[in-house]
Amino acid sequence: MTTNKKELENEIRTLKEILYQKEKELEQLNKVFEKSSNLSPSEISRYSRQIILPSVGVEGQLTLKKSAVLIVGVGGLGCPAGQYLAAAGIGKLDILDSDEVEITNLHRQILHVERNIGETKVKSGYDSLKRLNSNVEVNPLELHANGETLQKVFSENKYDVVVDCTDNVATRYLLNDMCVFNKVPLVSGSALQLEGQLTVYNYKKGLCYRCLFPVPPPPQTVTSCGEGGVLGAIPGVIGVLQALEVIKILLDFPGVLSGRLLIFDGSDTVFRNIKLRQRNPQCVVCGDNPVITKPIDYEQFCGSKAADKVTDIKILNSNDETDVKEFNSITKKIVIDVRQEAEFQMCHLPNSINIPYKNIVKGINLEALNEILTGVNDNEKVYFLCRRGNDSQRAVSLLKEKFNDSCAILLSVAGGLNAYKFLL
Ligand SMILES: Nc1ncnc2c1ncn2[C@@H]1O[C@H](COP(=O)(O)OP(=O)(O)OP(=O)(O)O)[C@@H](O)[C@H]1O
Ligand SMILES: [Zn+2]
Repeated sequence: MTTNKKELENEIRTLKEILYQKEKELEQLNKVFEKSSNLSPSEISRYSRQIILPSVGVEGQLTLKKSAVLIVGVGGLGCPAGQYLAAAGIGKLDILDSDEVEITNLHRQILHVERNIGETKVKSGYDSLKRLNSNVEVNPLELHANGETLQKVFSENKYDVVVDCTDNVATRYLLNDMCVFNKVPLVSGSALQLEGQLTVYNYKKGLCYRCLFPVPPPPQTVTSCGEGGVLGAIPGVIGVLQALEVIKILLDFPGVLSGRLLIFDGSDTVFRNIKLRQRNPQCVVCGDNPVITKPIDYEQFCGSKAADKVTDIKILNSNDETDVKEFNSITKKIVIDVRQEAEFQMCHLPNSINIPYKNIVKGINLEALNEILTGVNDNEKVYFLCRRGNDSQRAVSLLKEKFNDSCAILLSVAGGLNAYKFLL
């Protein structure tokens, strides 16, 4: 039974790969036959509802058909942005991402569906976008964007607009600089929890990202969707607005969101516009005498990785940690789960007690914790657990300092619940 399932899964994977290759072949053939600079009757009909807008017309639609757009990040923002751009009839849409589809992506990354889990995001995005509009040339670029890879991409392609749909500061600086070097407008979006932001950089002598943020924020002040959470419809709103700004730029509309920042507060459904500063003549990249004229090491500059995936830390020595095997072998034990309340509610170990790390840091609501730590013998063990084993280390380190080592034996469970689940 298991073998049959495995065989079938492998067969489906192979067939999908063949289908993908054939579609790419067909696309190349279509390119040869469809090099017409006019709109076909079926295209006229397909885009008729936007062609009848006086500000678009046949000419505008043709402009869209001749345009090339690069979307970086095929996640929460890139999926809706890509959908509306493909549907609108952009001629060439390059989609770049290095990640694979995970189940936690599906509530917001709407180009990807259940059967795409485990596939690369660009492959899954390619399939969805081609299904939506086969006229569009979609190029999946499966790579991690850094100075080197992007220089190659920009040297081989000419883009009219770049859309920043990524989730980390290092990549934002990278995309900004590449767009300044190549004189391409950058439509930048972000979304977290119930709030989203949007603006356009490097457009018609407008400011760039570095004019606004000459120095990166301290890494510890940046929250990711994985940590802070996000309601799926929020990146949906911002991604669609990014597509709108791209179309406005391509069609040379007057109201492009340059020099302004749009802030969307989803909890009250309020849109606000904040006026931004003008281009800074002293800006190191877009100023009158730029000092940066080629990509730098953005991870070093920002002090953080060009990805928002949480990396494992190691701040305790091995005496203060226990591995999940040993942890599991002890039947009667005190377990403090330091994840946030909502994460604890989603799942937790029986008899574990939830005392969020953020409360330990702030020193609030710690009555239960103090009671436990002062009520047990000095040689008794108290286990601290979290999702990955990072916050549990931080909690143990903080509490050891606070109690000056004169309480129970505090142990962090290495690898956290992520590692524990592999024992089951
Ligand atoms: N330097 C980069 N090169 C390529 N892709 C990038 C880079 N930086 C970010 N991305 C991509 O941008 C996308 C951002 O989307 P989003 O934050 O919605 O997804 P996610 O990282 O999968 O989500 P989660 O934070 O829930 O794991 C991701 O798919 C990520 O792989
Ligand atoms: Zn600048």
